[in-house]
Amino acid sequence: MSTYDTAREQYAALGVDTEVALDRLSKIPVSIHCWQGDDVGGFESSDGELGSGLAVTGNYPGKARTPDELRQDLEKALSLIPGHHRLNLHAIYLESDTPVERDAIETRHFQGWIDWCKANKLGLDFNPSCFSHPKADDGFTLSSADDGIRQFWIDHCKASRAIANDMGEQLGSKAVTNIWVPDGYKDTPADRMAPRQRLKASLDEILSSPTPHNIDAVESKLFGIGSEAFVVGSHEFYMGYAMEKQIALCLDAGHFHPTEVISEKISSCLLYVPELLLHVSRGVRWDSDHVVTLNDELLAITREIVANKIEDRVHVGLDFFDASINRVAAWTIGVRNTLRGLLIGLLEPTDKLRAAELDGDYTTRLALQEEAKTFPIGAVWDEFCKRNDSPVGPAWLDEIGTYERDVLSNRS
Ligand SMILES: C[C@H](O)[C@H](O)[C@@H](O)C(=O)CO
Ligand SMILES: [Mn+2]
Repeated sequence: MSTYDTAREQYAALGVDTEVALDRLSKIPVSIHCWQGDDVGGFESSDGELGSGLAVTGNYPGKARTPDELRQDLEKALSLIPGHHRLNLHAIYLESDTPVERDAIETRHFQGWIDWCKANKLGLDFNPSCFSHPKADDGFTLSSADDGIRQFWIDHCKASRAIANDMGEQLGSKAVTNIWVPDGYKDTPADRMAPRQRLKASLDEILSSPTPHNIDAVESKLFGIGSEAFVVGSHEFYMGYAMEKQIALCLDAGHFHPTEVISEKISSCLLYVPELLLHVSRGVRWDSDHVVTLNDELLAITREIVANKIEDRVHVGLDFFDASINRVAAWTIGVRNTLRGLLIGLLEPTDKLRAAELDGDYTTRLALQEEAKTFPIGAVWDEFCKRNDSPVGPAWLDEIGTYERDVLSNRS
């Protein structure tokens, strides 16, 4: 009898069908963020200076310098990650021989990515890039008091939505377009209302045209570097906006107060907005973007999705960037952990826990929650990897070592 068969029997005794869990897991895509591969640099110019309150620390060798290198690295990561997933692309990852201003981007600048996604059976999500640009240097984009600057970013976001719509149409799978802007003040504002009125008006203009192959999402943030005192796009702002417009709300795990968790927000938000986009990340002190580990909050997030059977309304995306470790390994660790978290949720005896809860039998609820933690989760995860032709256990790390030696170390 294989270790998986033994595990299957143990779970069956708990009322959990591991085959159902494996089948459901295979249908949940994770949107893999391109920006872990090159420290959010993009391909607009060779310097690709990061700004607008975003920061990447570390200097690990082998960063992707071109779209082809980034795709090569993504292919390596995807070969180490079980399941069928999506790519999440920022607008600064365009391909063009000549400079293209952000308000002039077109689908043709992303056709290489679309074709690559088609060839690799990946869905594609998109983001306007309202940061790291001279017109974002004074800290404001869509809420700028300068009409010219505000219009520039409105036009960039409009162009991004149209491109995402084409991506969704070409790939036969709706693209999620997420709008995040860094707008805010380092110190106490004299006027909190006017920037929010301007951001609302800008968003209204951006979202005014129909995009049937695109899903709109908006992302809040508590603070950024240089916007410590005030962020225009706060949680309340976007929660209200997403409710009013009935669009998706993006919850980034690193964008809230340190003791506030997005796992707790999912069930409430979904009573009022049709869909959620998650930016699965890990906040550590001031940084919101550490590589996702299999910690309590990841388990709580993934458990909420599968226990409530809301995987069709929750788009799972990743958002971290670490330049101090091998970047292909960072993707692999983060996506494998997210999938592992989802699987652990799927292996929970949810029906039994909920029945105990309704009976007021909190003893059974707590006892089963704790017993489930040491059930043979690893055997079921290994089976998922095997069935998806993905490395079992830490074997993938050897492949990273070979890739680093043969490919990454040749990049100067
Ligand atoms: C690249 C950024 O991380 C991303 O656009 C945004 O989602 C964010 O989280 C900014 O802090
Ligand atoms: Mn984010």
